[in-house]
This record gives sequence, structure tokens and C-alpha cells, in this order.
Amino acid sequence: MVRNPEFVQRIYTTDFSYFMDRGFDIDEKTNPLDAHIFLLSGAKWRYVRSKLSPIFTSGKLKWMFSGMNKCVQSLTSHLDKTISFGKDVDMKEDASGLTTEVISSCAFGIEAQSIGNPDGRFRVFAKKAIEGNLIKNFVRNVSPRLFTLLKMRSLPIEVEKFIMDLVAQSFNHRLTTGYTRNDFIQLLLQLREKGSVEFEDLDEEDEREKNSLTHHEQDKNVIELNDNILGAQLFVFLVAGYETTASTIYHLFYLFSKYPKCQDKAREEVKKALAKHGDYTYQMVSELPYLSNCIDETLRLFPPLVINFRVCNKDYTFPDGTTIEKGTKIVLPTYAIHHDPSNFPNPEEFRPERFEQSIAKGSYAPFGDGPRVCIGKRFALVEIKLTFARLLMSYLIKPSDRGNEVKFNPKSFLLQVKDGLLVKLEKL
Ligand code: HEM
Repeated sequence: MVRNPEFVQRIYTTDFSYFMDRGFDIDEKTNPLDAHIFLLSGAKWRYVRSKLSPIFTSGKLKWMFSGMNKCVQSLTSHLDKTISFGKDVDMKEDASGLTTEVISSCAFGIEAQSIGNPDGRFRVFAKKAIEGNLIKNFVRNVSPRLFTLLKMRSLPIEVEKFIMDLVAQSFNHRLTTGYTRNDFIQLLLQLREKGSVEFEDLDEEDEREKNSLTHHEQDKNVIELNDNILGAQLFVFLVAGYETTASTIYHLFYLFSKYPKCQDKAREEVKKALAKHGDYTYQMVSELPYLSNCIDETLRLFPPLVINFRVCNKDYTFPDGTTIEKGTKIVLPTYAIHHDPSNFPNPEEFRPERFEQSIAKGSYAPFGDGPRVCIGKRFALVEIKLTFARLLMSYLIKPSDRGNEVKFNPKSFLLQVKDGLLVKLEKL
């Protein structure tokens, strides 16, 4: 386990070439949906990541923004209905409904009606896809080889079939009818047909990602971008994207209910931005620095991935002389690093102002860092900002009279509350 921020930074960025992989073994025949960038290693990972990077640039996010906006509007209608019955709102349930709807719409091109509908088909399959099986997860983490040798299945068969059928039908429908939509399926089809998606309308972060990955000519064709591989990427956007984003949204609802001054300050900022831009646009949500700090602080207190992994692929010596051997699995304890008082004084306090100063490298990594940083980071941040921009203008967030203490689900590999998370919303 490595928790010294300087060493963490070396693993994520400076000496990334030693720590590129997470150390999973993939058997694509037994588990075709496993061939996605979270699990892939080495040249295969680098090649697929470089092909997917253009899909997550700011230009493409702007393109998908109106789809996200529609989903957040549906959430507002649903919340209006709930509070009109005098009920408190279970933000765990409603945030999960929202983020599933956003992913089903932006990734799969499907309006799945997941908001306020926990039994909707898409929600049920999404939940099943991330539900852990303790024994399976243990074997996979401790001995990835054994997992492959035993031909263990990573997903329930019905989930695999649901996703693969969905991808095949969507590709077919678009190709035969010429139907287009601003979503990931469209971009992956472009990738399949033309071999690449153009990098366009790049900002600084896009440039960094582009430069870190495009100079590996030798990786070309290490893996064929067929429908199975593309389907696996859509699948990982769903599993990596929906519960992580929902967890951040409901934890910030909880924090705003406990810290009304921070809530008011964020609302004032949104009001001014709305007056300046006239509507909820991509540009408008990009100009909310205080709300951004609130989100960063939420991710510090409640990082959805409490630990991260890397495997060392060549013997490596840290500056203090500690040497680790090739093949050593490294745990990066994100939650512990974020709650260490030597990194963040009074770590249990919600203090968004911390992020007005620059944060020491290696001490804050809710999305990981370096060339293997979360590819959906900006997608998630835009979605969360847009959600709060709209909802702060509609509701006052208060603690529920029935209490809303956070109790974590010990069975989940994500930081997830165990039961619901109630808040009281008052219409403004
Ligand atoms: C608040 C929301 C999210 C959090 C906190 C989060 C966190 C993370 C973390 C910690 C990693 C590991 C990075 C590393 O090892 O350096 C990761 C990887 C990844 N995330 Fe996210 N994530 C979020 C949302 C999303 C979304 C919305 C998507 C897709 C639409 C997504 C897709 C991925 C993928 C595909 C990877 C694997 C990247 C690779 O290995 O190249 N994530 N995420």
C-alpha cells in the first residue's frame, strides 16, 4: 500500500511507464464484455484508450449537453411530483435514476425512463451489472490467473446478453435507417467505419490527453475494433459512470442540507451565471467556480472509488530506496489519503474553500491521475454541475425530519450508502 503523496504521484504520473496496468487477466471468450479499457493492459489498453479519447473531449461534451439537460429536466419534474405529495426525497434513489438515464441516453441512445422508476429494465440491469459477488471479486483480485483458469463469469449471463443485444440492435438500426443522434454509439460507429474519431475543438486538458497517447505507432492493430470490443466500451461507460456519479450527487445533497451557508453561496453563484448567460448552457456550467469547489470537496470526503490499484511491470525503486519487484500489486488508498490530516487539516469538515488554493500533488485523486485517469471525469463533472445548477434554482435543500445519517454499504466496492439518503426539498 502506498499513501505518501510524493510516491503516489510517481505511480500515477512521473513513473507511469512502470505502473500502467491494474493487473487483471482477461479471457474474452468466456467474458466478452471484459475487453474494456478499465481491465485491458499494456499495448491493448494504450491503443483502445487513444481511440476513445476524442470521444470525451470538450467539443463532444458540448455536443451531448442537450441530452443531459433533458434528463435533468425530467428529474426536476419527478421531484416536483414527489414533494407535491409532502414526501421527503430519497436522493440515493433519484440520483441513481438520473445518472442511469444520462448514460442510457448519452451512451446507448435510449430514453429508458429510469427516473422515478427503480424497476425499469435498464435500471435493473445496470444494478445487476455492478452488484458484487464477494467470492468472485476476491478471486479476481487476489489471483486473476485463477479467475481465468476456472473460466469464472464476471457478469450474470442475462446482463451480458442484454448489453450485447442492445449494442447489436443499436448499431444495426443506425446503419440500416441512417438515424443519427449525439451520443457515444454514434461516435463508436464512426470509429468502426472510419477507424478514428477526430480530435476537434480542443482545450488544454484535451491537448494533454492527446499528447500522452498518440505517439505509440507500434500499438496499431494490437486489437481489432469489432462490435464486441466496442460493446465492451459502452458497457464500461455504464458501469463506471452511473453509480460513481450518483454517489457524488447524493453526497453533495446531503452536505448542502447540513451546510446551508455553502448551499446559499452556490445558489447565488448560479443565479449570477444564469443572469449572464440567459440559460443552462455548457459555457454557463463551466463558469461556476464555487460549485466546482463544493463538488471537489464532496469527492474528497466521499470518493466513490475508495481505493485504486496498479501493478508494477518492472522492478522499481522509490527515492527512499524501497524496491518493489515486477508483478507487485499496489493499493492506493484514496479515501485514507483524502482523510489524512497532514494532507487536509480538519479532514472531516466540509470546507469547499480548501480548493481555492492549489492542492499538493498526490494527495487528491478521486478520479485517479496521469495517463490512466478516469476518461469520463469531465463528462461526470459537467453532469453534476448541471444537476446542481438546475436544482439549486428550484429547491431549498434541508435535512429530513426523519434523519439522514450516512451509513455505508459494507458489501459494495464503491462508496455507496446502505439504505436511502433522505433530504427535504422546498420549492423556491
Ligand atoms: C464522479 C464520477 C466518477 C468517479 C469518481 C470516477 C472515478 C474513477 C477512477 C478513480 C478511475 C481509475 C483511474 C486511475 O486508475 O487513475 C476511473 C476510471 C475510469 N472511469 Fe471513471 N469515475 C467517474 C465517472 C465516470 C464516467 C461518467 C465514466 C464514463 C462515461 C467513467 C469511465 C471510466 C473508465 C472507462 C475508466 C477506466 C479508464 C482507463 O483505465 O483508461 N467514469 N474512474
